[in-house]
Amino acid sequence: MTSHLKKVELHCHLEGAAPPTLTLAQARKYNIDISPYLADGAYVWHDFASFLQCYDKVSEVYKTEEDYALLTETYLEELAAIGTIYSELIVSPDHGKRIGLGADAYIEGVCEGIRRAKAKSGIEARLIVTGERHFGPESVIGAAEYAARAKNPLITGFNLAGEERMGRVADYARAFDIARHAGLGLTIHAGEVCGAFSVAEALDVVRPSRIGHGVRAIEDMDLVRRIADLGTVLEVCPGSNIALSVFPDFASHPLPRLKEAGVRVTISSDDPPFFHTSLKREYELAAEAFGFSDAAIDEMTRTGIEAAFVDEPTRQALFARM
Ligand SMILES: Nc1ncnc2[nH]cnc12
Ligand SMILES: [Zn+2]
Repeated sequence: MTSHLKKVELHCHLEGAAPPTLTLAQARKYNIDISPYLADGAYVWHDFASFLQCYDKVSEVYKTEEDYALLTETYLEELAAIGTIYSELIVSPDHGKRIGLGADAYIEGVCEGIRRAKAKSGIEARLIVTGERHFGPESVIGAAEYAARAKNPLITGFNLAGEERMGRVADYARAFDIARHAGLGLTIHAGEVCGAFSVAEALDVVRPSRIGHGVRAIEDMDLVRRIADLGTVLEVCPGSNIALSVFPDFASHPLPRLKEAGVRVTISSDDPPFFHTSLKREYELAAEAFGFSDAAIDEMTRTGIEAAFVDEPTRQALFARM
């Protein structure tokens, strides 16, 4: 039971949090056949590549500013209802462009959803703009330029997601330089689909304060020690890792070993309904599958606040709510 614990989430892709019922209603509204990707109330995919394809197709049924406001408000209210005080949502302004809505209207819809949720429940939220590796380095640079130019106080971070097997981190270094120069917090998906080398590369080339997943660092204990020494925070998403077969089961998942080795770890849900999970379930797994005490779970939540891409007064206000 973790319902009494305050919660924080640093790693959730906005469209990846779309409830299947809402996606179905949206598809019907726009007369889109979503049946190859959504059947019997569940998203349909079978490996990482087909998951990314399903994700992109599901995203296409959210088309207007109001659609994005509703999606954002719906997810944040779900989080607030389980005691979540802070959420960072990974968003892709490029996607707004691709669907013809435009990046500004896409972000404005998401920001409206954040304002509505905050007014209802007090949940605090920020946005991490992401580039998608499978759309190539130029598109990722475009995303970084957008985030840097936006000067939107809710956009506080920059990420690199998508097909980890495409290109090397160095191909995307310029995008991270742009984001760093704009004062954005940096995080990067690594060590999820690819092995420890991808985490080492992210540290060598970008040196972000956080890594998305990073769990395959466990394949190289020297690297684990380096992560612990640097104080790099891992955004660990156990349910996602099991659903994508990064590890066969929770017993072999490295979260406890990473924590034991002194790595600063946090827990998140990634793309919850795609992976049959939720932040609520991730906290319950922490207690039940991994055997963490309430104190150990609180420690991970506090690490999340320490690593959050927020200004200091907001960080202190979040600590005060713990
Ligand atoms: N788990 C994940 N890894 C990489 N890119 C993603 N985009 C959405 N979910 C993702
Ligand atoms: Zn992710």
